[in-house]
Amino acid sequence: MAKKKNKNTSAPRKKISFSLSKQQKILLGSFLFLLGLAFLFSFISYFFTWQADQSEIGLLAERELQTNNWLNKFGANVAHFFIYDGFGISALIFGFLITLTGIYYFFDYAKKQLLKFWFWGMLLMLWISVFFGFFGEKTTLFSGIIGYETNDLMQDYLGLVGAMLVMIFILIVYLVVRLKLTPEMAIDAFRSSKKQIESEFVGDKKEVATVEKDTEESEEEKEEEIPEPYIEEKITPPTPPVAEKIILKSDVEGDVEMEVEQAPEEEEIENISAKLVKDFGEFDPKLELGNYKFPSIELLRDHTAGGSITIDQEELEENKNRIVETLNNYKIGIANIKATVGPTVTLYEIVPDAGVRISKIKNLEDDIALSLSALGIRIIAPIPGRGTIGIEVPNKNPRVVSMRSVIASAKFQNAEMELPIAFGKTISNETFVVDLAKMPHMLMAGATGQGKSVGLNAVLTSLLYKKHPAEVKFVLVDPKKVELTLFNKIERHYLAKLPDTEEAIITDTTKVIHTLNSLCIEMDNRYDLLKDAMVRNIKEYNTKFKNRKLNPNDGHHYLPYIVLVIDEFADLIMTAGKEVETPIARLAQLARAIGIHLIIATQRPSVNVITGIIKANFPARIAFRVTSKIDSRTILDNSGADQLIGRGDMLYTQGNELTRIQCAFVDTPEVADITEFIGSQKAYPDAHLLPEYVGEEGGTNLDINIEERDKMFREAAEVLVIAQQGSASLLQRKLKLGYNRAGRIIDQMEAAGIVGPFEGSKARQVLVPTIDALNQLLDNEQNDY
Ligand SMILES: Nc1ncnc2c1ncn2[C@@H]1O[C@H](COP(=O)(O)OP(=O)(O)OP(=O)(O)O)[C@@H](O)[C@H]1O
Repeated sequence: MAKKKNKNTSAPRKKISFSLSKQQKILLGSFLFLLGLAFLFSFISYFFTWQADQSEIGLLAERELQTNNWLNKFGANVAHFFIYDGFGISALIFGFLITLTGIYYFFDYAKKQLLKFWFWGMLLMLWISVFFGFFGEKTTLFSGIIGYETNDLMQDYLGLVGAMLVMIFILIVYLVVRLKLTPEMAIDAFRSSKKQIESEFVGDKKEVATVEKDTEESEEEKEEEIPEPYIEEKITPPTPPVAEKIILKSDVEGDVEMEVEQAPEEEEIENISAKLVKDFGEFDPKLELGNYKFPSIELLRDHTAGGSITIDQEELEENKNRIVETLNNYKIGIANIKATVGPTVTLYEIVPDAGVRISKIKNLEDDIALSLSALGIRIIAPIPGRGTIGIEVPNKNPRVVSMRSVIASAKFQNAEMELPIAFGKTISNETFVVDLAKMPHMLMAGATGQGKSVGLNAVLTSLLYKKHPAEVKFVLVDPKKVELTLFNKIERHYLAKLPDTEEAIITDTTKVIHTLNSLCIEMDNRYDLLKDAMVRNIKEYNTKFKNRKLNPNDGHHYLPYIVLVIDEFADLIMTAGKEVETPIARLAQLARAIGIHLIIATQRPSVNVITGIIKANFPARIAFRVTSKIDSRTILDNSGADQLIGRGDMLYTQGNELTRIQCAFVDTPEVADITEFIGSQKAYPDAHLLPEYVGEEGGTNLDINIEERDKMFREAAEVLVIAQQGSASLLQRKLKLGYNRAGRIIDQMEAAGIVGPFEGSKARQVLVPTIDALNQLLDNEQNDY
């Protein structure tokens, strides 16, 4: 089956391109379509009217003259030309081809098929016309002059029998090449119709079975019964498509011939995947936990004590008066003032009198704040995108924003994002939802007790409410061993861990280093998969995988997003320094396309924790309240975080603009309920396993005996030398080896001097440049041994 399919379609396509615009193609298409119809109408009516119109042929100049053809003089003359002077009845094929060409241009179909239609159509036309020629002059209307004369010519040279043999040969060519008939098919068709007749008479079921064996369709049916949607031979074309070469010769003397290589089209895989999708539906990564239920909104509580925001008119009035007064003291007139009441702060938007310089207000920021004498006043002069000045004043009775309200918001529920996070509400009371996949990494800092842990929980809760366990995995690092412990319950649903470890939540530094390096390996593996699949990012990769265009037998699999959360980053960087900084920076730099996202949180926002290299790679930053302007600048490159009021009041930036947000509040019992709800459902057998990482202590024994080498040693060496990449994961994929065996072979190769030493998360260097050099090296080794 598979073979046959390939034969049909593996022929490379030549692209024939007329550079017509879409509009021109539509116009040309319509014209040809109508012209074709005109021809067909003329031809058909000619058969009824030719006798009556005979004497009017050729008299086009006489305007008054009427003919009986449906298309009058035009029809009569054209039909006479094509039918009588041309090909007889088969001229209808010509009309049909013109119509078809019109349709092809109108819809802009691939023209290669059309060329085939023309070739075979013209041949058929000629054949029919010559065929009617056999019947002599009486049938000139059917054969046309061309058919008659060609026949005559053939008979003059070959005689009647010779001419008939030529005609039969052409007919066979048509049936075999165009209609792809084979003698077996003819015999099969004959047999099956015979058997069918027999079985109809005898009613013997057995015989039906034999018939099924013989016929082609039944083979197809049998194949469809196989439940495995990925069948090796189905998805992998057995012969790689060969590039087609066309040699362009030039008439210019002395000019060089140019070889034009046309890449073959890979349509076959598309067809097979389309068939697989048709037969089995798209691949559903959620199938394994098909009955998984997302936590319901009822698990979250409503923390808003006082219901919706109550606007305290008195407070508003009071603040307004103080602002106007203060500014007046500094001789700043106000043209207009507008208040927006948010959950924790109210924004007073001021339009100063004409002529007041904004920089003047900016300079007076501290004095104004002092005069208003409230904690947490932030002046935004000017508000970006508007010509106004903003003064944020904390509300006397701040309102808690419940996680429940942001999760239930339409903005979050309808968010078409890869990793949506509902952080809380902005100052204008809008739910603030961002896509972690777009950030792509986040740094969260703030002094202790200002809402960082709640913020992390809000992030994780958002993802739990929106993403199926198959779609996202968390790697949780929690040196304090308290904050994230609750997530242990969802280990087998949502967490990822190193193989051979008990706890998924990582609390000790060595394990963090191993995990980070393992994530780097995972990243490299994913990049290899993306390269193999010829896609640019995880989204395209997963779409292709779902459409069954990637074969799992080649190592492809659905890639869940991985979110690495590190709480108390400061502790980690203090104890492990470069050992964590380097892999984190590497991941942060490269991991966005392959769906690994980092969130690091720290309560010590100092420059030796949030180093330049970390900062440069974490564009999305969140600052909770900090104690000094310097800390604020360390986190945000801007002051402002020192003026926040705490309890989840935060500033978010993903580049330039700062957005003030009241972080949604989710309490520990709520997180416990959610994780309990998820944890009690059917889970995967284990947490998602990350690639094994062998630390440097697992080093190499360089005196490995040649006799003790792995059986696949030579093959493996060839793979690495060809790829010029010393990676164990490459061996795993290419040779379908386990991790440990691939690692051992690599060690043996290091001993043999084929690859260089271990270089952390980077692939080892391959020291042998070519296969010839490798063969030489291994042969010499044998001789020495
Ligand atoms: N978004 C919020 N809304 C209302 N109250 C909050 C919010 N976030 C935090 N709080 C209050 O602040 C307290 C401390 O918050 P949280 O535990 O998140 O601080 P933290 O910054 O993680 O502290 P630490 O660094 O010591 O762990 C909470 O118990 C809660 O009462």
